[in-house]
Amino acid sequence: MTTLLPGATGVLALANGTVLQGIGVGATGSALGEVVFNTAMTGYQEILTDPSYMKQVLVFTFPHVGNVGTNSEDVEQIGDGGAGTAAVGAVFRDLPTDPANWRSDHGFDAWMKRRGVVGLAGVDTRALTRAIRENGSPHGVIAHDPDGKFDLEALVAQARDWSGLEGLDLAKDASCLQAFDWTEGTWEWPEGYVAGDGRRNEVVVVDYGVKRNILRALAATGAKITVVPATTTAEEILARNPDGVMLSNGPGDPAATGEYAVPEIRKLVESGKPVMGICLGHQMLALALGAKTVKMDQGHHGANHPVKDVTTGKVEIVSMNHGFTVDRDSLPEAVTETHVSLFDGTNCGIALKDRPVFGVQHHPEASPGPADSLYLFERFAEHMDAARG
Ligand SMILES: NC(=O)CC[C@H](N)C(=O)O
Repeated sequence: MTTLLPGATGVLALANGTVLQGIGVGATGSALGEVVFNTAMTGYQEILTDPSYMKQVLVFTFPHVGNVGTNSEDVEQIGDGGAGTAAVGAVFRDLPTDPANWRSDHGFDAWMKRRGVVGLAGVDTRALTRAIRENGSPHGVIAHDPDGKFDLEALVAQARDWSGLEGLDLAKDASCLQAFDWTEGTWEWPEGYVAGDGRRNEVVVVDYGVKRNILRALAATGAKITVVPATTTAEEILARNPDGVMLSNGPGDPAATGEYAVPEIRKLVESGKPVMGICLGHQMLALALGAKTVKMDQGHHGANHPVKDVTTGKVEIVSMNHGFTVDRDSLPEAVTETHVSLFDGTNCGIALKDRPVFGVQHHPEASPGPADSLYLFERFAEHMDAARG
């Protein structure tokens, strides 16, 4: 068993018995989750507040994190973000740097503390990332105690005993509980976030843990938006008579939402309304169409992933955050594969051949990341324009 180094105030205990030691930052206490690495060079605040990272500990491959501080605008989660409703922990090469940015309200360390994110700095994140690439995403417990008191054996045992994300439905937990309207559009200089006019289409967004920037990008196309809880039935959604339905991103295993959500999505598709799915929404749409989803070894988490639109041959650089994937070999005859990852050939997009229904595995709303795929929101809007006639 590992012995604790003097001065270590933070640890990451992995299920295989490896214990990484360093300086604890952010919240004190401990958090259990799947350990994943993210290769984005910017956007740590958006990443850590993305509800799709629920029950995950993030390893940032970029070494200098904290430079731009934090603010109340760059939060992806809706609601107050109680501890555990997005990423539970974060691992860094260096101690968070002091903020140097005119948009910053608070330093990153204090912000993590307030949000309940347990942090660990001073770790060889390159070695950890390599280990994840070779062996897959491990289960781990991240712990921070200013007095440096850790029961390492107990932490390793907790990581080892966890059954993991496979089979775990978290979409219900990440979802809002009541329907609400959304008007905020994208960020424009010098005003900041500008409200959309809501005159073009009416959209119901099913919230499985939605990111704000999905709603903003949708509002920017002129959509009037109502967000509804994950458990809303197709009948209730269709009673609102929307022009289209958006299935959001979200945490957990898509297959575990099978009972309450997937049959409802099937009914939405059968209704003939335009449907767009993003990430978890894409995976659930694929399940509703008869395909299968599988767990990936290490997933895709970053803001620099090349994805090919196979219908045009064009390559998009995109934002990614997923640990499950649609098994392309299981796609039924009625479905076309529209996008593939150029990193590993996994599925990144599908469309129904005879209906205005499509989904993408990557994040066209970015946040953080490039805006190459924003056109997909316009495509959805055009589907709705056309369907309305
Ligand atoms: N960003 C997402 O919607 C993630 C989807 C799903 N939880 C996955 O890990 O694959």
